[in-house]
Amino acid sequence: MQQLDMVWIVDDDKSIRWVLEKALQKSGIASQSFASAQEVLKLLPTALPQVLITDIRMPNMDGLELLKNIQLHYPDLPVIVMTAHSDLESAVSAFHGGAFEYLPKPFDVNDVVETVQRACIHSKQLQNNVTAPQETIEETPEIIGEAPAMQEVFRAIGRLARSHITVLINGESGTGKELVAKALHRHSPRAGQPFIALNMAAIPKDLMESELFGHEKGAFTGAQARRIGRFEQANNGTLFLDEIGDMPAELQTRLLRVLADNEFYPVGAHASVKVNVRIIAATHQNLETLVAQGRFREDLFHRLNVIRIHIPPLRERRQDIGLLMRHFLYQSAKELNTEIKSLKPEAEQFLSNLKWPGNVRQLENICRWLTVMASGREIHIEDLPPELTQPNQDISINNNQGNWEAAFNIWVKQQLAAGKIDIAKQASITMETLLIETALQHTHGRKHEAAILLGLGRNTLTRKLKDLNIKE
Ligand SMILES: Nc1ncnc2c1ncn2[C@@H]1O[C@H](COP(=O)(O)OP(=O)(O)OP(=O)(O)O)[C@@H](O)[C@H]1O
Repeated sequence: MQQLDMVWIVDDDKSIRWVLEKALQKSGIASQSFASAQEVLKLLPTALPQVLITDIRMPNMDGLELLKNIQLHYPDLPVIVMTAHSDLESAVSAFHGGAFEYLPKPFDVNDVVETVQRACIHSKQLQNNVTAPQETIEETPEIIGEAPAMQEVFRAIGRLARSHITVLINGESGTGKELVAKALHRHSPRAGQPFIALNMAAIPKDLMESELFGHEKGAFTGAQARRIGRFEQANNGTLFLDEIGDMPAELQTRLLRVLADNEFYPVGAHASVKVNVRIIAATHQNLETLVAQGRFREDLFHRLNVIRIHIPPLRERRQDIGLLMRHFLYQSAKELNTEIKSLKPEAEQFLSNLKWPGNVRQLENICRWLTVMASGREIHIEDLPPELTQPNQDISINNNQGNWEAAFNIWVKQQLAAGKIDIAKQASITMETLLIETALQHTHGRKHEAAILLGLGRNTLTRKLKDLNIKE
């Protein structure tokens, strides 16, 4: 067989093939394109490229099937999988299928070139190394996210899919830390075993130890029967320790010992219990800071911080808000057995600009509220709960990326609802005052310049300053 120093591109979309060919050519990498998986399989017995890049969604045979076939017959050939359907399942399926890398579309061509270069090096190093094919997982999407930061999270889950490694998840409350922990478990070799979650912030400190390690009958007042702890419940599975930063110092010491020995004594017990538990910890706090302040054990931190996954707050992945809302509106309608509501574009735009301090959980709750409360099938801005639309609320319009038309729209609606008259006059006074004051600030008080910038005559500006009572 001929071993070609070349990259093969498989995509039914001509323009993607063209973009990739050009990007590789520019970096001095030779490529050959194919419009279908079948064409590749036809040629493979006689020629073998250095690296193969394939799309997932293609008619007749999809990229994952091609990947499976290649893994079976040519396990040393690195395959880079691209997908427009950018969700967790395709990432995990790709990695399970043995993909070298997963690239969500739209991709940055520089990323593609860098990945291809890495794959070429890998391919050369791996010439005679055979790996077994893996099964693909077909499941419904579980974590929604097209934002690049979420794609990073999916990649991490995909890469960790075959391991038992300890993971530390960082992210604000409601960003989906537990969901990611569950996904890590479901895609791990422990998937058939228990997933046990325990939130350190939710249990009183003096009950934490027995909650984690269990207790013997009579170990303390109120311990009327023997009780197994979460560690034992999670045996052979995963223990998710949420808000690990809230764990008291003595318990941190105990946890560290259990992680080192895989063994512990339940409260009041004389015999130890052996366990095999994978730990996934999460926190919204900065553990490095807690370590620096002496509030978190440094050795425990290093034990937990083997792999870190950061989940960004919702305000840093605004492009996902519409997608998430549609998902939650659909879910709530199903739960409540009622019709699915849809968002009018201006309502979606308005919601996409909010700060969402409660992150995805808050968005989910709003969707439930709207499913019950919005009167029509379509959701307009005025259907939104008042806490979102009232100005000066913390959650209200984010000034950095604010949508002032939407805010103005709400203001007009509020004035009309309050039975106010002369609304246009009031609005134009406010608007002109704002325009002039801001322009004067910008020009450091120079009226002539401000008038030019605003497109007003100098005399007009002077008159407006007087009429609107603006201090110069
Ligand atoms: N990307 C997402 N796609 C779909 N649902 C999501 C996503 N992120 C979060 N959710 C949903 O939002 C809610 C909150 O998520 P989760 O409980 O995982 O957050 P958390 O970060 O663990 O919160 P906390 O720190 O407060 O415990 C859950 O109902 C979860 O299903």
